[in-house]
Amino acid sequence: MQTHNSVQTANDCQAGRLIVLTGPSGVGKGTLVRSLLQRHPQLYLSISATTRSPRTGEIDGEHYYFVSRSDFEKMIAQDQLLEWAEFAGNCYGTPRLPIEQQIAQGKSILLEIELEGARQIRQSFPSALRIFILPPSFAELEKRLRDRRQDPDEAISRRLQRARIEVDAASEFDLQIVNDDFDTALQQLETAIFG
Ligand SMILES: Nc1nc2c(ncn2[C@@H]2O[C@H](COP(=O)(O)OP(=O)(O)O)[C@@H](O)[C@H]2O)c(=O)[nH]1
Ligand SMILES: Nc1ncnc2c1ncn2[C@@H]1O[C@H](COP(=O)(O)OP(=O)(O)O)[C@@H](O)[C@H]1O
Repeated sequence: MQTHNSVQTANDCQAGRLIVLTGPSGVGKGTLVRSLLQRHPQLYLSISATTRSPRTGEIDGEHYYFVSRSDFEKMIAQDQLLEWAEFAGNCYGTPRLPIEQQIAQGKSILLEIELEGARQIRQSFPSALRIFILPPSFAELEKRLRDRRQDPDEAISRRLQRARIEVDAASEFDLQIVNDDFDTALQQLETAIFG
């Protein structure tokens, strides 16, 4: 039986949960996801493909699959991506096969993706739990992006512009969590996922 927040593939009767985390760049999604995975190793984090260049310390196949634009276009043409979107000048997408495999095994899967991708997931997996992470303020968001020291100024500006649009769409999501105090936000996330 399909219950709320569970998903089923056509050829398997076991249900796995798809959990989508969205929120502006720099809000703390990645940090929240890392803590969540440490505390709940049974969760499966989808590794996205991207045309963005690796940041210092990012490892291919661990943080992202770093691919060329032509390889990304091939993945789209071959229907290998469950969803994809362009964000701040680069393409990002969720490889379909691992998601279908994990769902078939009844695993809960985390997708950390931007707004357009989350909208696509609402169409393809209406029962997914979709959570929006909000910053306490835009000033704090900008501070986090700058203090992270991972992106050039131009990339930070694009992310901040996009942040306004994303935050405006927060009410489309099942749940909104403000990442002000980190531990409180993490606890709210755990309650949303595990009850
Ligand atoms: N639609 C979509 N968005 C993604 C995917 N992977 C990552 N993103 C989003 O792309 C945006 C930019 O990611 P990134 O360049 O790693 O910057 P960061 O999130 O600020 O660290 C973030 O909002 C991510 O959540 C994906 O597979 N699909
Ligand atoms: N609750 C919080 N309070 C203060 N700083 C935070 C908080 N959550 C995350 N950060 C910091 O903000 C920066 C951006 O977080 P990150 O997880 O990279 O964001 P995202 O994945 O959403 O782009 C990081 O330097 C992180 O340590």
